[in-house]
Amino acid sequence: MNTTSDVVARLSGAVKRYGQLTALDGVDLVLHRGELLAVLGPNGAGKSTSISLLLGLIRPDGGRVELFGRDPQQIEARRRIGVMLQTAMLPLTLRVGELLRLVASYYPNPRPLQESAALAGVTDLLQRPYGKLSGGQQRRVQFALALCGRPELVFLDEPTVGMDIDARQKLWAAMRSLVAEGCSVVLTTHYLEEAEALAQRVVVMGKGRVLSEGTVDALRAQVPLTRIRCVSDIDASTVANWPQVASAERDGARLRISTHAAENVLRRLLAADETLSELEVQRAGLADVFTELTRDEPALEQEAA
Ligand SMILES: Nc1ncnc2c1ncn2[C@@H]1O[C@H](COP(=O)(O)OP(=O)(O)OP(=O)(O)O)[C@@H](O)[C@H]1O
Repeated sequence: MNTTSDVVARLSGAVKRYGQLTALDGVDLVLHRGELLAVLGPNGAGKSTSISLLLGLIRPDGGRVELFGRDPQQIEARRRIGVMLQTAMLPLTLRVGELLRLVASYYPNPRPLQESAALAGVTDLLQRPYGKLSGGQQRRVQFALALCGRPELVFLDEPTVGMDIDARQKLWAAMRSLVAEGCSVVLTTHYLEEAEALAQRVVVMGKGRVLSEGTVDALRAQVPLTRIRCVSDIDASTVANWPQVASAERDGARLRISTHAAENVLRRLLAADETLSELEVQRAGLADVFTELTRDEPALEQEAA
């Protein structure tokens, strides 16, 4: 059970305006020790603005921002965090090892260089100038810089953009080991399966507000639909009229059914068609919840890992 003393970062009723535009419209967000919180939402939802407030890079127009119970601009709070933002302005001529040593020197109890490099998968790159690396390699170095100070809290703003599948899987593993060490992680991502795979808790934002918040399972439970697919000759419009069927449609030889009562519908399907084959049953994923929650918002990018 989380307690108040577990809280490492908090936004309370945070408001941020840019001229006429309200980027954040009263956002409450709490991060507990040792949890990975995924912040999801369409472009412009307010994810980066929330992170910038927590980092003290910008100030709120209303509400409160706390980092380890302090103002985020205080050095005592900043020393306990690591950051990987969407853009990094790093000196291109420095070698990766030099960069790591430099950033680690800002922290009171940094990780040994080799440990940071191994965690981020950049051991082979230590002698290379940062500016000569590929985009995906640079992202891995930025991740190494975020964790090299042994921070208690790491902010990762869309960290896996531009990474190939292998690099992404390694970064997921590294995030899991950070959390296993007791580190808290705030992750923004457009990859829903990333949040599904890693997050203890998810916050869904839209138009500067928190639309929903909870565990992945709790969010899924908000859309308690099961998807059934099978090869069958049964008429889709007939199935659509069965009780507890939300929708039924034909896709070539396949029937695709959404239902709130999978067991009842399955029994009826199997009884109605003895030749039914290739049966697949799957509960709704985070993507379905998303579609429901952000219906008025621009579509989210989805990608298979
Ligand atoms: N410095 C700024 N000046 C003016 N408007 C800004 C500024 N920073 C952000 N905004 C606006 O505030 C809103 C929220 O932006 P924010 O970057 O927080 O969204 P996001 O959820 O991180 O989006 P994305 O997924 O595209 O990164 C957007 O409408 C954006 O255009």
